[in-house]
Amino acid sequence: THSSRPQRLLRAVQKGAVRGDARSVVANIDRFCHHSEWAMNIGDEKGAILDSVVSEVNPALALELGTYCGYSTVRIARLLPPGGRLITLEFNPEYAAVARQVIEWAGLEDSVQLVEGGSGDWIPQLKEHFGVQSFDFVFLDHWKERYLPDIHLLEECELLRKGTVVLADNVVCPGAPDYLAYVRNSPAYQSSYFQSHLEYTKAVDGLEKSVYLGTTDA
Ligand SMILES: O=C(c1ccccc1)c1ccc(O)c(O)c1[N+](=O)[O-]
Ligand SMILES: [Mg+2]
Repeated sequence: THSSRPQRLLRAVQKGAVRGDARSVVANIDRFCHHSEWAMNIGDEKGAILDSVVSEVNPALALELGTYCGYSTVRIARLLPPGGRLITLEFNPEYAAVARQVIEWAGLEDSVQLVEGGSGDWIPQLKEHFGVQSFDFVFLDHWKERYLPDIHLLEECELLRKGTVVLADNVVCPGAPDYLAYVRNSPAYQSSYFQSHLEYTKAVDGLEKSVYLGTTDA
């Protein structure tokens, strides 16, 4: 039986990274993806933009949609303030199993809650299950056609507050055109674009940062 790409990525972390050292976990995944196999982590170039936005927001409570192998989970969690928490949702059980081990290798399991299941099912349950009021920071990196329905769901469930920062990966490649049109035209968001490249390639891609301004009704 052959291993999967996420399992080979995990083995590269366990072989090359220092336990408890989040920076070395990130560096070893990037090395694996640059030199062995491409994988759909946000990567080093867009990851630096993610880091700067997370550091600026300094979120006490963050949400990530689309964990995959836990690369951006580790990048975000290592920058949280003391007591800060990150909830990350992953639909694919095999990805979730690998991500748990990557997050543990980085020593960040105490500040990360990985939830297995679909974002459409779980977003309406976050308040009652995790005692969440609203998120300070949201990172969208799951199936691109879920970006728009899930931002609407987050609004409807009142999980965003005035000033919540929503950062979306891959708005150019593979692309999320309906999501982009929404956040760029809605009066409820102040949106800005950070041009970059698709992870580990020369293809153009970018991140969209959208600050939620709240609704107009009283
Ligand atoms: O959709 C893909 C994709 C499509 C086709 C083949 C491989 C990946 C993808 C590509 C780059 C990403 O950063 C990313 O987050 C994703 N994704 O699946 O969420
Ligand atoms: Mg992505």
